[in-house]
This record gives sequence, C-alpha cells and structure tokens, in this order.
Amino acid sequence: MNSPRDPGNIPKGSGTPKVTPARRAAFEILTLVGENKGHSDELLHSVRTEALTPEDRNLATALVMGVLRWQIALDARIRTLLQRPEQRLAEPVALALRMGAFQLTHMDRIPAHAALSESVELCKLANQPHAAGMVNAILRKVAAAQKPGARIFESVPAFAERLGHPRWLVERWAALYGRGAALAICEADQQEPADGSMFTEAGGDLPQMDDGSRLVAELAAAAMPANATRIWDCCAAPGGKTLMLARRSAHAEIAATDVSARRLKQMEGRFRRYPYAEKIQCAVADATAPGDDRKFDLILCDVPCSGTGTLSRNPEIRHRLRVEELARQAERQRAILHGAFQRLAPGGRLVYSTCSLEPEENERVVEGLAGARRLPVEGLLAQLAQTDILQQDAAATLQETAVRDGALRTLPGVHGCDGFFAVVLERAES
Ligand SMILES: C[S@@+](CC[C@H](N)C(=O)[O-])C[C@H]1O[C@@H](n2cnc3c(N)ncnc32)[C@H](O)[C@@H]1O
Repeated sequence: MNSPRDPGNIPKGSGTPKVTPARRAAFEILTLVGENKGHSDELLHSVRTEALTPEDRNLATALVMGVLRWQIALDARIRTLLQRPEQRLAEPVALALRMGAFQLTHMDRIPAHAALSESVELCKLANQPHAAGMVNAILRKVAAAQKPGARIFESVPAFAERLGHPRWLVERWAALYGRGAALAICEADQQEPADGSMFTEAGGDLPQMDDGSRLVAELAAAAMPANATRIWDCCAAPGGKTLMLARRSAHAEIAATDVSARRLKQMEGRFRRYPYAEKIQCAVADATAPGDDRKFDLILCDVPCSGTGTLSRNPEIRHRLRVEELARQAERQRAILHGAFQRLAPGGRLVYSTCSLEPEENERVVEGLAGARRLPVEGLLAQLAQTDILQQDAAATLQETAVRDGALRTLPGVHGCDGFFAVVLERAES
C-alpha cells in the first residue's frame, strides 16, 4: 500500500485530477525503480496498477518500459535544450521531462498537449512547482523539433546514446561481436520482446518462454545421457527450463532447487498448472553447499547473472549495472558451477548457461574446470533439428553464426531471441 512517506507516492490532491491515473502510476513506479526499490515488471503487476482499467494499465506499462528503454537518449536530448546543460535536475523533474519527451517522440497516439500538460502537473504534484515553467518550455521545444535526418555513418557512442544504452556496455559489445551486431542488439533492446519462431511446436501445454531460454533447456534435454535417471536443475526458479526438461524426459527423476524460498514457492505454484511437472521435486538449496552424496546424470546450472542479454524484457538493468559488478557475478557463478560439478555422476553432463553477453560470466567461468570435457553444441543442434524440435533453417543459422568453440552464444537482434550463453560439460568416466 502507498504511505505518505513512500517515495513512489505522489499526493492525490483534490478536485478534478489533472494527471490521469495511468501517468500517475507510471510516475510512481519509475520513481521506485530509479531508487532501486523494485523491479519494473513486478511493480507493474502490483497493487499500484490494481485499480487501473485495462487501457490505463497498458498505457502505464508502455510508459514505464518505454522510459526505461529510452532514458539515456531522452536525457541526452533534454540536456541539449537546458539553459545550463550541466545543471543537475531534481529526480522528479528529470522524470517528468523524460515521460513527456518519451510520449512526444515515441508514442504516436498521444496528443502533444496531454503529454506536455500532464508532465507539468506531475512536476507540481511531486513538490517541484518552481520547475513547472522550465518543464513546459523544454517539452514545447521537444514537440517542435524537427525529426533527425538520415544517418550516413554513426559512431558506436552515437548509436549507443540514440538507442538509450550506456556507452561502456555497447563499446564492449562492439569489441566482442562487431559494430553491426552491437547495433542490432541495441535496436532489439528497444523493442517489445518478439514471439519466437525457432521451434516447430509452440503454445499448447508448453511453458511460455523466450526462444533463447527454451533453446538452452532443449540443448540440456538433448544432452541427457542415454538411460539417465537423475536430473538436477540447481538454479531453477522461475522454472521455465525445468518444465521443458520435465516435458522431454519421460522417466528420469527431476530435482528443482533454488536458494530463494520466495522464488521457489512461486515456481511450485506455476508447476501445478502442468501435469507433466508432477514428478519434479522442489526444495530450497544453495548450489554452492556440498549437499548429500546423491549424484546426477544431468545438471542444469542456469546461474544468476547480469542479464545483459535480456534488456528488452528488463530495461532497467542498463541503468543499474556497473562494470565492477561482472567480477562479483563471476565469483558467485564459479562457486555454483564448482559446487554443482562435484555432484555430477561419472559420464554425466552439466549445462552451464547465462542470459549475459559478457565473457566474464560465460567463457571465463567455465575455463579450467578440472575434470570437465566440452561437448560441442553443434551435434546437439543437429539432433534437435533431426528430431523435428528445432526448425531446420534455425538450426543451420545457429550452427553457422551462434556457435563459438563448441558453445552457444545467441545475440538479441541477430538470432531473434534473448542473448544466451550455454556450454555442455561432460565428466570423464572414472
Ligand atoms: C537465471 S535464474 C534461473 C532461471 C530458471 N532456470 C528458468 O529458466 O526459469 C537464477 C536463479 O538462481 C537462483 N540462485 C542464486 N544463487 C543461487 C545459489 N547459490 N544456489 C541456488 N540457486 C541460486 C536465483 O534465486 C534465481 O532464481
């Protein structure tokens, strides 16, 4: 519930509301996200949007996700229109400007006067009446500005800013994957996540998930040793990949564990909707801890990560992530991988995966794992195409463009799915 001291709460005021409920909700949610007090997707499905009509909820969602995706570009544009571009704006003022500029430049069915006047009102409601005139003047200039002309050549920093990404991140991607791929990733991150087309079968009783995420689960299922009886998904919540594994393995027992009791509970609730999930045993467990002496034939290690392959779905990651964070993530990932690998039966296989585009969390984590042999994913992709799970042309494209040193590396905007890394490791028979 809102409370007077809740930073995401602006006073309701009396008389005719001058700010529509959708914009008010979006403003409150963006304030909380900006203060690291919640995740956009969770807040958009919380009490804050409960009272909204479906249309208003759609508008609030479009505003929140759009502003988070475009924030860097919007701020750059706004800065050029300030009298003193170096001046630091109070956060509610910056947010009212971003919301207004976003509606004026990216939403074609919003009347300019509504975008403009409601941003001015938001500013007043958030206790910043002195900035109302400036917000009005800047947004008038945004509304009147010409559309930028055609771009002949754009540098990496220029398209990073135009497409709302931090420069340091895009420069890394350009160095790792090339300028064209970095541009394609940035463009894809600014769109709503697309429906996938990689697989022959979709919908029905299958869990809803991104094609990249499903591809990791399908690779893990294809990597299952013949006669496997025990599977462990050691970082399982929210459970999409566990469900795919349960669907593909008729006989094996499946243990699904996660360190978070809250996420595990939500996952158990989700599993109840799928009859084939009945055989999954759920438990809270830290995958870095030794555990009992049970060994598994297949382990999926879909570790927590920076999530830079999922910016379309999780737009705020780009504003929170710092380069130093990658080393911290890698340390945790290495601990989980090493803990899980100890529990792999001889001849068993472990799939290590992330939705990060950063090598520190991927190749570098699996390098030098003693006793592990890499099983190239090319053969598994071919197997998925032969068994008619993966579309033939998708398999061919992935084999040609998404495999490096036997590992899978999908890129948003290039492979039509989120960015995932996956490698299959085998434990030598002893
Ligand atoms: C990327 S998510 C897994 C997504 C899941 N595999 C799916 O496809 O739906 C990573 C999960 O790892 C969990 N986690 C983090 N540290 C862990 C640890 N030490 N042991 C087990 N789970 C952990 C997090 O709570 C989170 O739910």
